[in-house]
Amino acid sequence: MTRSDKTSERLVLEPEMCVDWQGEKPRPPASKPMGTGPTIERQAGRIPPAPATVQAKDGAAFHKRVSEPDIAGALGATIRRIWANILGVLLFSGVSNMLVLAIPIYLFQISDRVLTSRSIDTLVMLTVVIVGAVLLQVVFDAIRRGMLLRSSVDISARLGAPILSAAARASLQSAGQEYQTLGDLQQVRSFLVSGTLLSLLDLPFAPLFILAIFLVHPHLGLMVLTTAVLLMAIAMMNQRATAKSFAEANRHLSRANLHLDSMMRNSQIINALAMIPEAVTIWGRDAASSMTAQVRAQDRNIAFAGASRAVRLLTQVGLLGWGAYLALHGEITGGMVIAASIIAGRALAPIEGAIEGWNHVLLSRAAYGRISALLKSSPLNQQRLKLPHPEGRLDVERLLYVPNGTKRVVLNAITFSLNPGASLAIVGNSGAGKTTLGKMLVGSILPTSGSVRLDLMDLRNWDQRQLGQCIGYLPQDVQLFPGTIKDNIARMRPDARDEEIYQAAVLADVHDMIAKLPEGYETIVAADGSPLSGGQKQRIGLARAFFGGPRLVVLDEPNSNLDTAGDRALSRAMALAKKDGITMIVVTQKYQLLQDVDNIMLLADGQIAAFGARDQMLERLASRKPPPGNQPPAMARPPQAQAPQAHVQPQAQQPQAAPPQAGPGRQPATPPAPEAGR
Ligand SMILES: Nc1ncnc2c1ncn2[C@@H]1O[C@H](COP(=O)(O)OP(=O)(O)OP(=O)(O)O)[C@@H](O)[C@H]1O
Repeated sequence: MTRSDKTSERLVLEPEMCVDWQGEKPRPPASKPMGTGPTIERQAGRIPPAPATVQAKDGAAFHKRVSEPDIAGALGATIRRIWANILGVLLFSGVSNMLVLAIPIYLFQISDRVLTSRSIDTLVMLTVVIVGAVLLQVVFDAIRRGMLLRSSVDISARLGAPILSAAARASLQSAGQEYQTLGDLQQVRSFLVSGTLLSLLDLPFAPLFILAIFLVHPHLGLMVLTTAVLLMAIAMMNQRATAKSFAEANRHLSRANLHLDSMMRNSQIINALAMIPEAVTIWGRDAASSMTAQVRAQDRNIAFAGASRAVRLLTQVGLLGWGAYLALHGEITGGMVIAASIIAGRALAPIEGAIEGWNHVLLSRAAYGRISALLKSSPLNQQRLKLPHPEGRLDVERLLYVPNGTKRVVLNAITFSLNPGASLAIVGNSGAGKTTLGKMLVGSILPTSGSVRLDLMDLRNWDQRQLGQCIGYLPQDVQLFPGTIKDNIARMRPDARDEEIYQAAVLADVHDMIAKLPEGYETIVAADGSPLSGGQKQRIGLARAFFGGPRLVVLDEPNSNLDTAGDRALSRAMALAKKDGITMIVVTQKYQLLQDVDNIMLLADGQIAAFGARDQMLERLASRKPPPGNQPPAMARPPQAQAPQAHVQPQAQQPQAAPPQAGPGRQPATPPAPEAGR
């Protein structure tokens, strides 16, 4: 059954899905040919391959290309459409501008023809023609505004998803400020429906009006031409005087928005610790700086806009005065003077409009620049070859991580390998780099140098969508999406099948816990995770990690919120995952979990201090004596445990790798790569 996104729809549990996972029914062998995408039910032949996987001729399961936003292509296609629309608008603007001439011509005809000839017929005929022209002008003006409105909706509809996708991807290497590019889209959208753009589109017709005034009288034409040049000079000075301040205002506004985002995320802690004044002050500092810069820029803008309006009005006064003088000398008629003044107003209005809205032009240009840069540089533009479903071999080679903008070496010379189905616990003191390494193993942060390979392919070269479907990850700070439990387990995929959701829940051993909730799988989870407890959230996160038959699962402190029952369920889940051949890495500070893994890595100051098989490592860790005054052991061990005490004292600055075995054809790295089998 395929799920819909209706939350009321119940998860359907088929009778044959109710397998005794404790071993009453025979389980298939853990080792399988490459690419069979082994999940428990799929191996038993009960569930057909997930729709995102297609069978290749040799039986290997290849990933089907799922719909991906065409990032750079979307920008190009949208811009072409917008330009085509703008050309259409320009055409309507041309006709509309021509029709605007109807009123001055009407005035001219009335004063110079009708009043002198006293012909009522001429007056009626002229009025009928002019009324038609005015109505047509109004209709054309409405059409061009409607076209621009549709363009603005079009740009949002076409670029929203690509921008969000590219921003999500770009946030891998930043603090997530790329998400603000969606605000830039809003800026561009509002520019498309602004009066400023209409003024700019009217601008190409200004020379025609000036020409018409030249035809009335060259003196008047020259006056208008001089004014137009003067207004353009004012526009340029305006740009120079305001650009810096507007950019500064924008920068501060972005920072204020980032603070706002973080306030929204941390609203509970802000309230609990009575931090509202501090949080508001931090936001207010940037908001105030933004407003100060904006006021500075707007003050200058207002001054320049005032100057340009004064120049235009004075020109119209001058035209009337000088026109009257010319009329007195019989060079032109009175009607021509009035018509010339009206046409001059029409010729200069777009220049003035462009000056007034220049800030809008600058902001929109900068916003478009950011949109374009984000979309064009997005790694999502590169289509990757779809590979067979991986087996889960992990090779980590000489990882170095120095976070952007810092000189701190968080991870250094990390080299190791895991065979498919092997499990590894990463232990070490707080700040040793365990979480960072875990994130790097699932590709959620990129190394400064070195590589993480899944089935020999560097994570950066995997198709991102396919990679995500082959990987399970439980972060230290589990966050659930607003929606039902089944939506969350299914990673919010609308096409997820109930069998797959149930299967992940069983594999993570959380089905019993979910079954006890009043609404079961349909329990709605809020953005803050309520009504689930911290431990329940963690267990749902575990099921989400196991959803879809991943081949590599990284669990970061998976039992930090679990009670004894939860701990036992986690152990069972790890045992099931092991039987299923999933390569598993657990970042932990707790002793119990070490019993469920094959290998242990001790991380100290971002380097591998020791690595080896579990029992050997437990002995080795137990034999280490903490130096006087040093930190207490990093492992929290249950008092009744029989296994040797594991003191983790990462004193070694030089990695002491356990028996290194470079893989076939691979150069041993420095330090030599420990390879762990099952
Ligand atoms: N983006 C970053 N910028 C600066 N420092 C960072 C960054 N990411 C990690 N670090 C630093 O790297 C160190 C290792 O962090 P990490 O979270 O990996 O430690 P950990 O071993 O998981 O600790 P814990 O057990 O407390 O979770 C920390 O000192 C942290 O401050």
